[in-house]
Amino acid sequence: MNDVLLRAENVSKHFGGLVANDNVSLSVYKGKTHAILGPNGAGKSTLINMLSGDLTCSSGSVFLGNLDVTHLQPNERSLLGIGRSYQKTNIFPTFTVLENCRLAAQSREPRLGAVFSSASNYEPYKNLAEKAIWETGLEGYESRVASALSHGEQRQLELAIVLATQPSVLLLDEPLAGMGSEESFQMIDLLKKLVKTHGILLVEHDMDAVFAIADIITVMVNGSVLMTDTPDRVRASAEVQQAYFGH
Ligand SMILES: Nc1ncnc2c1ncn2[C@@H]1O[C@H](COP(=O)(O)OP(=O)(O)OP(=O)(O)O)[C@@H](O)[C@H]1O
Repeated sequence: MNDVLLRAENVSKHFGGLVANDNVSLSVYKGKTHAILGPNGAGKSTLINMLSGDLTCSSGSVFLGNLDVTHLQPNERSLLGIGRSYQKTNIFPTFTVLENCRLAAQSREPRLGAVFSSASNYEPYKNLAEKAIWETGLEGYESRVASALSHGEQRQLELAIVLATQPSVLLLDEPLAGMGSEESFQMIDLLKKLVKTHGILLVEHDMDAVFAIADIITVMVNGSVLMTDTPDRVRASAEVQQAYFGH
């Protein structure tokens, strides 16, 4: 299908004798939200890490469009359009919202030292940063120091930082973790908006949220894909009920 942005083809990951992913295949489509569900230890984060390049694959391949990116580093994949959120670890707490996003935008500049280039060269990056801030609903917060933001706002900033790198695909590991219901609603709205212009792959434990936003769900158990289908079919599957929900 032409709309496939990112594809894992029979990827496996072994940690010593432990098989964390076993021949997993999955596609992320433009304009679709693909959620990965599965019990703790099922291999969801390992899969995301292989797609972002944070983990190497023991076997199998990762394609961005038609390009084989299996052996590329995370920063190289980021330059090509794979945006990965890292649950706050990519936020500089003492920098402002705008500075955090501007630095992320500049990270796309392959030229060494670009981050320290003269202020007159900042303009294009500032524009990208402001666009990402606007897209995530953080306008008005540009000059706030990141550490002073609420938990939900920091999660929005995390997403803004990813968007400032101009990704085509968003890999999101538990974007709703630690959020209250109001903040969750806002994040769900934001993801619904962002999917119109991106492909989204997310790991999320909040079932209500997953069924509210996912177009496609992959259920993983013990490192393998149990099922990939529409939310309705996944919900109705006796096999999924048994393997995941335990009844
Ligand atoms: N760096 C590592 N070294 C060794 N084993 C690991 C490593 N990372 C993950 N594992 C193991 O691989 C398996 C899959 O872990 P993974 O974190 O991918 O699962 P998960 O589905 O994301 O779980 P959770 O929902 O709890 O985050 C687990 O048994 C885990 O202990």
